[in-house]
Amino acid sequence: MGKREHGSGNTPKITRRDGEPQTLDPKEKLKERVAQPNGMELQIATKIGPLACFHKGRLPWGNTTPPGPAGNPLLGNLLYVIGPLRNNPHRGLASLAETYGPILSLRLGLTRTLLVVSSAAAAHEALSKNDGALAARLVPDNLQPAVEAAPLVIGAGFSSARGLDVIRPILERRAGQLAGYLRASSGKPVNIREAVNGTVLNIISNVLFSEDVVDLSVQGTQMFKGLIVPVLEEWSKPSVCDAFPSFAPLEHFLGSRHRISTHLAKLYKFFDQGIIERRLASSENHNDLLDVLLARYAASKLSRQEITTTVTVQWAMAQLLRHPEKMKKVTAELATQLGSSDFVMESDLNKLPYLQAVVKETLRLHPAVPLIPREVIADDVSLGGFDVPNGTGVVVNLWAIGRDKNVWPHAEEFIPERFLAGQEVHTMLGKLDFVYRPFGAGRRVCPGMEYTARSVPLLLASVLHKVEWRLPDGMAPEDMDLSDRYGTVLNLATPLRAVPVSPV
Ligand code: HEM
Repeated sequence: MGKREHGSGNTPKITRRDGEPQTLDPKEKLKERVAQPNGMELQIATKIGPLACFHKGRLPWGNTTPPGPAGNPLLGNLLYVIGPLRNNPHRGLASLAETYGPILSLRLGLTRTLLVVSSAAAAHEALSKNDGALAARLVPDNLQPAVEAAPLVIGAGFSSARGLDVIRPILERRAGQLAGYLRASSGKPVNIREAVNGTVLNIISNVLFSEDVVDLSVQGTQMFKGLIVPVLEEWSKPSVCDAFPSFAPLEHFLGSRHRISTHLAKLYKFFDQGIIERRLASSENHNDLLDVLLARYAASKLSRQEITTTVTVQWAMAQLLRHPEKMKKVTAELATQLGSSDFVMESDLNKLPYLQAVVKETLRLHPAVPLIPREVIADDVSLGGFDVPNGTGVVVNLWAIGRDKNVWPHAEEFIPERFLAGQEVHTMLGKLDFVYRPFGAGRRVCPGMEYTARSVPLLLASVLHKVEWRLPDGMAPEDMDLSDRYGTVLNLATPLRAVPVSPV
């Protein structure tokens, strides 16, 4: 079977195994696909073409449908999406892209079509050239209650320069608290995710309502965590309404929408009774966001900040423990630059280029948000030479782009050095430009980017400075399990445990 590469215009190039490139017009392209091993299925899909292409009452694709696996006449690729693709969709979509090319299509039921974008060039076209046309977030049915309940009020607090200045002392104090906790735990195995997560939650809760919600010394027993985890788990599951919107009323009463609303109600009660009522009863001015915002809106945005920061610190630690020579480099840099000072300050970060490179390389290999879901909201949009109708879902696979072998030398390896200034070649293209976009791009780019650029290096430095880390039970670095699991964010499948040892 040939590997497809999309060129410009409506004439995708197909490179065969024998290396002969060939340019086909769309009709020829279709015949070529029918001749492939899965041609039988494709012929069926082609025969029911008008039905398969039915999208919001239109027949949009004509003969230029981007390639993709043929599916069931009624369900399209739905069974595939809620079956094999349900677990780790970033990997499943990346391997589909190896067969069908950097722009492929999946049909969900009768009414939805999803384009999957898996190369830097195609992502540039989608998120930069077509920024306005793809500015809508494709919201899975499960997330509707949260989106309805939570306007993007928190983004402003965490992305404006003034907001970040207010956050700095809180960030530094909590990072120092984390360092103190780790040093006090010397010799005992620590669940790194829980420790970092507790710290991040306390940073956010202090910004919002000047209170800690997590006691770092009591791992795994926090009430707040118990409330938020079920919401996140339910959010990450696909809903049948994504493909069949007419099932929505049933879902409201019996399905995941109902379960999410129940969990959110408990979370809001925690805020209403635990935080807001106490606040209302006191006449004190706390000078925090709760003084100006309704915590009800804030609650559902907490999750994203907490988990993206935590998983990134956790992945960085995992990679450093897996590569002791890189760990030595980063701790040596900390020792040289910070000397005897006990705690890391935000102003120290620009003296730590290797640590910053570790964070960048971590986000390349393990982007916390590996898939960007957008929706086309304009007519006359084209991607890779395919006309893309209004209403089409577009998923950009950042994970696949970060590991593109045509762009990154030794793409699967952890090499922070590629991000150091003065290195000749960052990528095979010689420049980073669109090949490195762990925060997305365009008008929907992540508003937490600036906050992350400060908080993740600061927390990582606080975890590493003056602490030597060992793997538990004499485990060898090469025996570590670095496989991932995509729920709400891209997480380690096996929680990372390591032993901090404070130097005497
Ligand atoms: C490691 C850290 C993080 C990563 C890798 C990350 C990544 C992303 C990505 C890829 C998107 C989609 C962008 C697009 O569609 O082009 C996004 C959106 C978003 N992020 Fe982040 N993020 C991180 C941290 C944060 C933090 C700390 C916050 C809050 C302070 C945050 C708040 C948001 C919000 C509200 C959106 C939706 C923006 C919109 O739809 O307009 N993120 N993030």
